[in-house]
Amino acid sequence: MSARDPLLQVRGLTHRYGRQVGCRDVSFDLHPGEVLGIVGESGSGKTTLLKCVSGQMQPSEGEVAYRTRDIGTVDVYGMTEARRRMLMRTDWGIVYQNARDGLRMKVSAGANVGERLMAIGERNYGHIRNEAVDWLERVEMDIGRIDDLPGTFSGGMQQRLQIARNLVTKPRLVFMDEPTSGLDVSVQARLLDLIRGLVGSLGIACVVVTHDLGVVRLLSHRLMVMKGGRVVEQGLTDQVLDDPQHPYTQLLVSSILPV
Ligand SMILES: Nc1ncnc2c1ncn2[C@@H]1O[C@H](COP(=O)(O)OP(=O)(O)OP(=O)(O)O)[C@@H](O)[C@H]1O
Repeated sequence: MSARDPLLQVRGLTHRYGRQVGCRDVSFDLHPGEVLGIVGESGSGKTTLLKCVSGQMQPSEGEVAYRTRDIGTVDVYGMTEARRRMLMRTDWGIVYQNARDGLRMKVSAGANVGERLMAIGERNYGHIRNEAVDWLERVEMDIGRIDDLPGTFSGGMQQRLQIARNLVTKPRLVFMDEPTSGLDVSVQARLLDLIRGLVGSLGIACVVVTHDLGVVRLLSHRLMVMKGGRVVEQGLTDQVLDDPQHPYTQLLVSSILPV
């Protein structure tokens, strides 16, 4: 096992909802520190793929393998549910489009960050509080509001809080589902800058699903374009966006398609 081995290996992933295909025969590798963007119109299979890859939904076919810190590469759906949950808590993060899906709305901002540390065994209250303060500062939130409930924050601030909650445990892999959609354009731009800065400086690998080509242009090193559940094109982000080869990607890039 070397540092150059992929962190995540996805092979032949297919998921069906009854007779409806969500995604079909998707394979890719993700290396440490690499950001992979997944784009496509509504219904193209992005969310299905993200859920299957991130341990949230067992695919109908295919494999997801992850290189752990301690015991080498593991089959994500071959391990016990408890072990998978532990992996998701300790080494992975998931940033949802709707911050409410990723936050606990009935506990304070500080507790939202701190409880993730407690979930991985941290017991020192002073340390937990200090880490929460540090992370709220890193996502540029007002420390004076550490005891406020998430619901009292704006949508953009809730997303920042969700990011702090995810990153406090120093995950090596973070999945993001439309992290900036639904926010005002100026709020989106600041949030994207923040995500890019944190992901880059911490060297976190990411899979980012979005319908917004501006998001992948800014965040991702590599890009996969999906249509009808299949990957129709993939490559370096700039290459795919500047010189798209597949007719669907060409339409997407020229903004003819409503994505
Ligand atoms: N729970 C479900 N039951 C049945 N079919 C589903 C279900 N979820 C998704 N699908 C179907 O699977 C296909 C892929 O959907 P998916 O939500 O993964 O696409 P998407 O690209 O994420 O779309 P969006 O951007 O609108 O979320 C679509 O045809 C969709 O109708």
